[in-house]
Amino acid sequence: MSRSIGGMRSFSTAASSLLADATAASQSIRQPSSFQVFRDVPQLRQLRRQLLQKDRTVGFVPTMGALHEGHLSLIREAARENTDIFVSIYVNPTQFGVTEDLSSYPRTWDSDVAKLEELNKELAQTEATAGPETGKGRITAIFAPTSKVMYPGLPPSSEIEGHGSFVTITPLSSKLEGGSRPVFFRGVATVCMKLFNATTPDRVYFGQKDVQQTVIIKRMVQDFLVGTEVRIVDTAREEDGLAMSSRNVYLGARRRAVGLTVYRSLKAAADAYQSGKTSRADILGAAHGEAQRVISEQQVLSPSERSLFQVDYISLADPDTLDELEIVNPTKGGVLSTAFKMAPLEETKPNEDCGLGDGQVAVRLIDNLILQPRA
Ligand SMILES: Nc1ncnc2c1ncn2[C@@H]1O[C@H](COP(=O)(O)OP(=O)(O)OP(=O)(O)O)[C@@H](O)[C@H]1O
Ligand SMILES: CC(C)(CO)[C@@H](O)C(=O)[O-]
Ligand code: BAL
Repeated sequence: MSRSIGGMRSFSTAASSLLADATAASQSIRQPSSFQVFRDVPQLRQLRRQLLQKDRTVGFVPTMGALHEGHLSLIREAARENTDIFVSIYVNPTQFGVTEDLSSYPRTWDSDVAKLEELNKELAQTEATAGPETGKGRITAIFAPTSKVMYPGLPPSSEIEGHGSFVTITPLSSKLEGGSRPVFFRGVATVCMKLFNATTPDRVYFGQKDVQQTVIIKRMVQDFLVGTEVRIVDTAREEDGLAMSSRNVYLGARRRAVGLTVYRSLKAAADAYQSGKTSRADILGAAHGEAQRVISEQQVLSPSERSLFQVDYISLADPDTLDELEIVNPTKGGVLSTAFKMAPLEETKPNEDCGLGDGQVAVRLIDNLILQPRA
């Protein structure tokens, strides 16, 4: 397992992406036994053609690796509906801005492969004990391309004005996460279009955790007549409610505990809606109140005890357009979403669990809750 951490976040994106590929190439590629690993497109297409001829169906799960239960839940859902599952593992440089955490993004190839092999065993076991209707699918292929494969024309650019062939979905891409990460959804839409073209899946699976991504992918598939169905799978959470996320490994115990405020703030807002409130002021007021309470609590602690964070946004938006709502129409509902920036720890204590990167990597946490329509 090889991870590069911290300290290199101002690398140009092209350089970072070469670094990422070099890191991947230098990893001892553990040979899986129950699926094939593809680094390039032609061989993957050959497999896809064979599956098509046999009337098999492909469910595709795109990921950036560092797999956790959230990713596995997408694959389980894909296994219920398809005979074959393709999983991509590719840390896409064009969705990271030039000052973002591309170089420190966790890369855990060996443990990813081990988790996928275990999952294939679990899927076989489930089918054997509970019958084929519970899911007949297996992971057949991992697509782990290099950036040269994914961006054959030009080195990938993460500059806002950078050249390249991009898919842009406006105005959805500039809202919420797009406000703080201006190239993010251009990169996501572009890489997903490429991945969909390489895998031509019957169905694609995305996590609810990244709600804006789900809205943008659905719009892209609709607007570009992409022949696949988009499935959204519920957010997998830790027992206390924290949304699982690859970046959580950087939190450590102190920031992990305070980071739960992301979920608690959303929950306070959702509770306000459940209790009959429909105005933005009432619903978001509850979320901001909870976040501010914890900020104030932390500020009075000493630097070796506290964990500071900033609320980037808390949004109450229309589920389809992501336009901000002043009032929730109870027959339509809405989406509550937020992003917090967990600051690096100012001072650490001896033997403290500070997470990967020793508490020095800033961590962006996002989460959302759906306000369901009320009957
Ligand atoms: N907790 C989760 N529950 C359900 N799906 C998830 C969860 N976390 C991630 N996913 C989904 O897995 C897919 C791949 O996501 P990705 O590899 O970026 O992982 P991540 O945990 O979202 O990482 P990050 O730390 O970048 O947010 C996306 O569709 C994403 O929405
Ligand atoms: C969809 C995705 C794999 C594209 O790189 C990424 O944005 C993610 O993991 O959510
Ligand atoms: N799942 C989101 C990927 C990213 O933050 O780049």
